[in-house]
Amino acid sequence: MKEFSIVIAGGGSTYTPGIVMMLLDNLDRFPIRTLKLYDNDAERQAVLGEALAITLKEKAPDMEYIYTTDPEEAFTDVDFCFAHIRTGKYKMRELDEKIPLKHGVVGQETCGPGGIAYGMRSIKDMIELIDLMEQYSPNCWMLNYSNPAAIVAEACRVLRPNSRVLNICDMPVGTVRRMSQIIGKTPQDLDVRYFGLNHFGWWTSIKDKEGNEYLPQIRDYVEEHGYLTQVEVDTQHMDPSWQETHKKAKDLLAVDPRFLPNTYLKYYFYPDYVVNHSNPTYTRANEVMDGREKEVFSTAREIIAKGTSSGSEFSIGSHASFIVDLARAIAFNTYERMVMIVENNGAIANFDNDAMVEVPCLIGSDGVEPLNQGKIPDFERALMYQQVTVEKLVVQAYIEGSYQKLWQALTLSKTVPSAKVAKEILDDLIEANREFWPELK
Ligand SMILES: NC(=O)c1ccc[n+]([C@@H]2O[C@H](COP(=O)([O-])OP(=O)(O)OC[C@H]3O[C@@H](n4cnc5c(N)ncnc54)[C@H](O)[C@@H]3O)[C@@H](O)[C@H]2O)c1
Ligand SMILES: O=P(O)(O)OC[C@H]1O[C@H](O[C@H]2[C@H](O)[C@@H](O)[C@@H](O)O[C@@H]2CO)[C@H](O)[C@@H](O)[C@@H]1O
Ligand SMILES: [Mn+2]
Repeated sequence: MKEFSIVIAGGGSTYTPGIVMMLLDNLDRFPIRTLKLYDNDAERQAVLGEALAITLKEKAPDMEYIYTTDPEEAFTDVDFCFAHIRTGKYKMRELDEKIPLKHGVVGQETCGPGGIAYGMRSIKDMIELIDLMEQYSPNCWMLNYSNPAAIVAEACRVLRPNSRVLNICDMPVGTVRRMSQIIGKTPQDLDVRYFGLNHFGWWTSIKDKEGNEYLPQIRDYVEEHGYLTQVEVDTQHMDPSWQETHKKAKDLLAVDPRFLPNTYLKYYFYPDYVVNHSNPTYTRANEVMDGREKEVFSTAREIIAKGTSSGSEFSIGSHASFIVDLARAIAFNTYERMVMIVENNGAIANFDNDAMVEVPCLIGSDGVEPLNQGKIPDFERALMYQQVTVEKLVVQAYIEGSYQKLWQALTLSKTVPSAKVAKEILDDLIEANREFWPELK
């Protein structure tokens, strides 16, 4: 079998060790000859980079491995770039969440004003990564799951329409895993129909390979428990805020019981509830910094101190095996069916062709083929149109350096109550993001 060369952009990410362990666990399906980590923060990456060097020497001594901050070294001779960068890191995520809350508005990483601020920061870095990839390895594919994926995907559509970039989110993967637990199956047993935008969608069918429909059975469960299941496979989802989010899905379902909702709709359907249940001085960013980030970096330091990974191994990010499924689909033309973020072009029949939507697709060596999801009802269509327009306005505001358009984007967000509040939040966000955003006029 062919062996592949991979660069992970955002090498210092809390997800990097889990993904590397997952790759090691999947070498029989997806052989790797070279693995590189790339980050623009040398100090942060070096901690994970060194610990992974020790781990890989023990577990895959033949695999070539480096970690680097040099773009040429990172992007030369690579087949795949797995991208999970966070422009501004957790310090800025914390502000994305806390600034809107100060104004009584949802403070969230990818939804509402927080997602808009993060989007404005991410576009430049993502485009730079794509350009580096194309400069040094023109045939390389980027599998991007850097957030805010909806805005990043729209920016790629507008600014780099012909680049080999596939945008994917793990939320549909994670939720289908929960659904499979509810009905006593595995995700591999199921094919779904789904429509929406990233972090803004609905499942319309969950079938097994014999064509049996499970949506009614899952709905009965979600009506009572949301997506809370007895089996927890990833530790961060034991955190109180994620438990609460999965439980809240029952109230999302109540709004339109025909379809099974993406949990992120909570921020749009129940913003008042979200604000009332948020602590403006301790948000999800704090929970992650005190939890996942500490845990991953302290494991890395332990491995370095001991000089061996034995006894303090990183855990396998088994949920991230969708990345291998996606890379294999491209590499071996498997026509894997996965929910992806793609340009609509008729996949949702009564929605704009040029909207970046989230739908099931077949993936082969030529890229992604979206599957037709038919027409969608007015309620969901109207919500999606409002939200996709927010995303488009953010990208336009970035390109044109337009204060007006960013104010419109914030005003249009369903999470923001008025143009006045939108302006107040915008002015605070501009102040906080001076280092990252283009100047707005
Ligand atoms: N789409 C999904 O489903 C999904 C799931 C999980 C995480 N994510 C995303 O993955 C990313 C990483 O998350 P995290 O919590 O581990 O964050 P993190 O802050 O731990 O890691 C991000 C890393 O990116 C680096 N970075 C920032 N700008 C860079 C650039 N221009 N070039 C190279 N490296 C750069 C940072 O230095 C940092 O080490 C985030 O964007 C997060 O939202 C997406
Ligand atoms: O608050 P965080 O940093 O813990 O998570 C934010 C991310 O949440 C989603 O990803 C989940 C995913 O839904 C779940 O199945 C599992 O794989 O863990 C992921 C990380 O917690 C979301 O899709 C991402 O875009 C967010 O970055
Ligand atoms: Mn996501």
